[in-house]
Amino acid sequence: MEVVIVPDAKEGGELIAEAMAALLRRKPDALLGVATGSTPLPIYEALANKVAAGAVDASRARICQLDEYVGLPAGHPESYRSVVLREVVAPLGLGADSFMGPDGAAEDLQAACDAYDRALAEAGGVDLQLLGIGTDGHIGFNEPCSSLASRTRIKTLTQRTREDNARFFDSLDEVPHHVITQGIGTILEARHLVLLATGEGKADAVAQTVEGPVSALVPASALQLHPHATVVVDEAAASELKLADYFRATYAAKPEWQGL
Ligand SMILES: N[C@@H]1[C@@H](O)[C@H](O)[C@@H](COP(=O)(O)O)O[C@@H]1O
Repeated sequence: MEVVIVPDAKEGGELIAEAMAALLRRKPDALLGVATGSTPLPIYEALANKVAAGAVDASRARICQLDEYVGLPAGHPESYRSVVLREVVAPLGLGADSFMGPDGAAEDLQAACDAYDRALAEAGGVDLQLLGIGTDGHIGFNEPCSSLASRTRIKTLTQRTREDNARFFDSLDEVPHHVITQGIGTILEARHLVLLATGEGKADAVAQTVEGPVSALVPASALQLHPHATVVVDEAAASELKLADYFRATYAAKPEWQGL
């Protein structure tokens, strides 16, 4: 696992957007797994700026979703499908046909989960999966005690996650209890995992993810099992890392050609 400490969220976004651009230059039709929440927004902005400036051609990129609420009416502005179309797909100049995600409104939800896992595999697998982290250490919507081998499935949100996400809705009551999420086993199949965490509120979850034991209690700690995982944190989110100085020195000495 590589840990990169950046001064702030904007620099983290720029660094990750450049890694995505480099991937698209090597593989123009790369399948990019994207995350929702506030944290990755600087990444999407930086990548869209690169596309607008002609620094990278994203016209053949494919975008896939990490997770989804269950039961929101089709087209609800806070469904993750709507969010990804609005924040990622449209700014990159892509159409909805470049996008895939699980169907949170399906009648048979488990069948929709299985179909999504199959679709990801048939698409050749995810090349780079962006991740945020919940204050309780969740990735996607894999809440604490999710199986580290889990596949895409239905989960029930913790009260803490519902409260964290209530800011996107008119009230806490409107935050769904149920979600579909790529499983931890599904996420671990992506070729490169890139987690961005910013702000003091994530410091404890980041420390447990990077320096704690691999544990279902902290789902993000499963990144320790992945051969190519990058954790990008700002100073505030890095504030509880015991090895922060080592991570800084390692990154400062990193050969430029290596990329993330
Ligand atoms: N399902 C999403 C996660 O993918 C995201 O990482 C998390 C943190 O969001 P934020 O970046 O807004 O803190 O929120 C939700 O729970």
